[in-house]
Amino acid sequence: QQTAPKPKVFHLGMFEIGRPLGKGKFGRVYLARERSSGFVCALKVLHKNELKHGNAETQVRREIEIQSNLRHPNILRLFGHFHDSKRIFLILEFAGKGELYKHLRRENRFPEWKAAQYVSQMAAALKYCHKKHIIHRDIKPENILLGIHGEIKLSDFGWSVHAPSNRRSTLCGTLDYLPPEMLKPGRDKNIYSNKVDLWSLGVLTYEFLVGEAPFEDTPVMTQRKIARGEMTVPSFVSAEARDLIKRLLVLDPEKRISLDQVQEHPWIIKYCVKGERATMRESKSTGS
Ligand SMILES: Cc1cc(Cn2cc(-c3c(Cl)cnc4nc(-c5cn(C)nc5C)[nH]c34)cn2)no1
Repeated sequence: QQTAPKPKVFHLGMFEIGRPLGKGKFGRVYLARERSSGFVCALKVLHKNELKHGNAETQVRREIEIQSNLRHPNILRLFGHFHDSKRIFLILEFAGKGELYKHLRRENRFPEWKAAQYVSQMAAALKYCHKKHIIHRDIKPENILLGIHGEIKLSDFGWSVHAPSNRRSTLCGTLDYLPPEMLKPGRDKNIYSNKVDLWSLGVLTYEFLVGEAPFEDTPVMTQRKIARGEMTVPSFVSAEARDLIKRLLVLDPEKRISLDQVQEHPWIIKYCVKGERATMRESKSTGS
């Protein structure tokens, strides 16, 4: 007696819609429950005419194509999608602790142990993406959610592309996270690699620890500071954290440290790898 295969075709009537969870440029996200299974998810509702006006249809198509094929504990799942005459619906994993940037604004800045754990999980998520030749290209606190156990859930693959890429993109929103190679005009300078995510990880690490982005200024000044790699790290940031930031915010993409080196960096090891004693205790108790 075979169990019925899960339907790949979804429609709105299959869901009970709950409270709004947030809003974005082209729509809103609602808490939702799939009626037959009781499965709780987040339903992102995007309006077709707004996407058309915003030239964002390609972004949504890419978000669906890329995110639905990713399976990683630190990447928000996209389970499926459907549409009606006016709207596109994305069935997303519900992240129990919500948007990371709201936590960052509320706490102003994160303690080093918390920032290091987030950076380590981001490195794991990016390693997984890069192994599949996917560049996220829009790493920033607004695109990161937190799962029920406080774990990182990288989301919003609307700007992601398959590496290498020479896509010209009409970037909107903050310039703070843009690497120098994406700022340069001119044809050949637009060939960039997955190293762009390493630069953004450096900006993210800085913002976790300081509470503001390293090149934050007027748009013109921000671009100038990025192009020159001009930034100062406040004295309250530890020497190890400062060292990691400096090794990620390197103008030459090829000279930025790798994601493997991020995960082996002393600042990450200090806060993320269980101490020797803890590991010894664990092995004694489990006899492993
Ligand atoms: C359109 C649009 C809006 C947004 C930003 N956004 C993402 C969410 C969201 C998603 Cl996609 C998944 N799980 C979520 N869980 C929350 C949440 C949990 N708590 C306790 N509080 C909140 C809020 N939000 C989630 C909401 N808005 N991107 O595109």
